[in-house]
Order: sequence, then C-alpha cells, then structure tokens
Amino acid sequence: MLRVLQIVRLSSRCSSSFVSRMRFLNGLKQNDDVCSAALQNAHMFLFHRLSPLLQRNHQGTFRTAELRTSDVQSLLENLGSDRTLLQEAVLIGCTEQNQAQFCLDIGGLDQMAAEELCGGTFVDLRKSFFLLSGAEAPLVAKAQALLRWHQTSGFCSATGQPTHRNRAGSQRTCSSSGIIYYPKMSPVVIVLVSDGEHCLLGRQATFPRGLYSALAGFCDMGETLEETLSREVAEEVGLEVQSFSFSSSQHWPFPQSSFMMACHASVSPAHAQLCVDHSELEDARWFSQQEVLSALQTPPHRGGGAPPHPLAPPKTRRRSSTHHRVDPEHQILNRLRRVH
Ligand SMILES: NC(=O)C1=CN([C@@H]2O[C@H](COP(=O)(O)OP(=O)(O)OC[C@H]3O[C@@H](n4cnc5c(N)ncnc54)[C@H](OP(=O)(O)O)[C@@H]3O)[C@@H](O)[C@H]2O)C=CC1
Ligand SMILES: [Mg+2]
Repeated sequence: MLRVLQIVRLSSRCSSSFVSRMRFLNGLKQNDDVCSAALQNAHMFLFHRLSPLLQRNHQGTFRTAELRTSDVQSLLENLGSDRTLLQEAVLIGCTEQNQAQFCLDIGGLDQMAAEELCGGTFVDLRKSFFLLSGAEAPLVAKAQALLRWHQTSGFCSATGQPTHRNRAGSQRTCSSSGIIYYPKMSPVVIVLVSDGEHCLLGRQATFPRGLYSALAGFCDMGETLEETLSREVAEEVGLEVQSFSFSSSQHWPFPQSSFMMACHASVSPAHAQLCVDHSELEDARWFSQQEVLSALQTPPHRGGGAPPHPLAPPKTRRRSSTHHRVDPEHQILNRLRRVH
C-alpha cells in the first residue's frame, strides 16, 4: 500500500503532464499491486481473436468501444464467464488524466452475443486501420501486438516450461529458469526513392488492387539502417541508392510486430532503370508528383482503382502532449505535396 501511495505521489508531483503519465505507467509495470488497483477502474479495449471492438457513432464514423472495467465485468457475467478472465487484461497506456488503459481478448466467448451486448462489431485490424481516426489506430495496433505476443509466448523457448506474466503484461518469466521475456519487434525500413522528379512505388501481389506503397524490408541481423535500405532497394528493384535521410518511425502491426523506420533515398536519374525482382514485387514503377497527389486525395475505401493510379495506405496519426506523429508513409508522401 505504501508503494502504491509513493507511485501516485511521485507522478502527481511532476510539473509536466507527459512526465507524470510516463512515471505513472512505469510504476504500473513495476508493481503488480499498483497495477491491480489501476485495473479496477480502467478504460478497456476489447478484442475477439485479435479483432478490436468498434462502434459506429451518429455521424457514421467508427470509434473503439469506450468500456470501463465495470462494463467488462458485467459483460463477462452475461456471457457466462467468470471474472478471472479480467486478469488477462494487458496494460497499453493511460489517458491525460492518468486513467490506465488496458486491452482484453475475449476470443473464447461467443462473438455475436458480445457484439450484441456491447452494440459494436469486432473488426479485422487491417480494416480497422481504414475506419478509425488517426489517433486511435496506433493504440489499437499496440494492443493487438501485445495480446498476440502473450498468446504465443506461453512457454519458455529454452526450457519448454510455462512462462508467467506480470500484472501489467509487460514481461513474462519462465517458471523454471527465471528467464525474463519481453515483447519483441522486428526492425523494418520503408523508403521512398526519388530520382529528383518522380518517386518509386511498388506493390506486392497480395496488396489490394491498385495499391502501391513505398518499398520496405526487414533488417537482417547485424545490419545498420542504411545497409538494410541499400540492400532492399538493390534486391527489389535493382537500383543503387546514392544518399538517404531519416524521416520518421512508427510501430507497424503487420505481419506481426515491426518497428518501422521511414527514410527518403535518392538515385541518379541516369541510373534509374528498374529491374524488378518479381518474386518479391508484382510491379514497381516511377510515379509523377501529380499522380501521388491524386492518390492522396482518393479516399481509401474507394480502393480498387486500376493501376497506374497509386492508392495510398490508410493514415494513422498519434498526438501526445509533446509529439505529433504522422505515419512514415504519409510523412514522406506529404513532403512531395510541399515540393509540388
Ligand atoms: N506501405 C506499407 O506500409 C508497407 C509496409 N510493409 C511492411 O514492411 C515490412 C516488410 O515487408 P516486406 O516488404 O514483405 O519484407 P521483405 O522485403 O524483407 O520480404 C519479406 C520476406 O523477408 C523474410 N523475413 C526476414 N525477416 C523477417 C521477419 N522478421 N518477419 C517476416 N519475414 C521476414 C521472409 O522471407 P522468407 O520467409 O523467405 O525467409 C519474408 O517473406 C512488413 O512489416 C510489412 O507489413 C511492406 C510494404 C509496404
Ligand atoms: Mg519488401
């Protein structure tokens, strides 16, 4: 109890609300009792088999369902589950008012009954990205990534014994060896290549029809950012990058959990002839600034436009007290808009 009061006092003494929130969250990760107390009166983001629960408001736009812990307790009772499922909730953040935010996957319970009781729909994460306003998408992506990690990390890869999570869900410990596991991410580079006049976009065969994006690839073990970038551009389109600059970064939940770093790169117009590796990309081509601007003005749900019109992926935006982040792909494409 003393520790609970210490953490609450420590975070409330801070002059900056950002510092206060970060201290508050760190306290929840470090102390199971403090975290349990916060869970009793928290905001809950509900998932069913890793699909977030969304609700449509009067204006026809979608939001994540705003549930409190007590709402979820009632829901679990109505669905015939006991309250112990609540112990699987994972901490994902806190509001400006230091109200903890948790997520919970109720995948073992009846989906339709849950949707009816909550007045919402569990929507596939990719579709959610197109439906949610920018501010909510990153939080939902983070929640899904953490839930997925817990669902696939139940056993220690060294001993084969069960692992047990802390109250916040920020780590798991092997019951036999004491090895501690933390959620893992794969570093990824996404790069907008330019020849000074055009930018290079590509598409994989699995992309929705008409969708082109900046090139991307996973970092190999031991590589630097620039080594990954140069290798991926060489592998996928056969070009040698002359220079590059870092733009921004974001968490990217597909296919699992990636840490995506976005860059601009330039190639010489005299050496801009593409040699596409069709085992990696179905198509890659140079687009003019006008084509990219048209794509950015096309609503994502009107997908399916036939090539060569690039269709930009959905925008995700996160605002905090100190940072304003735009997802890398839009940041690099927006720079084209300014240049134009
Ligand atoms: N516009 C956007 O926002 C885009 C985002 N992306 C994202 O960028 C990332 C990279 O995508 P992609 O272009 O496919 O990557 P790559 O070009 O690196 O190619 C994918 C291949 O890399 C291998 N690989 C190496 N490390 C990993 C790992 N940690 N996880 C999965 N596969 C790995 C796999 O090959 P093998 O199985 O043969 O070993 C896989 O098939 C993904 O997160 C993807 O979702 C990609 C394109 C556009
Ligand atoms: Mg790639």
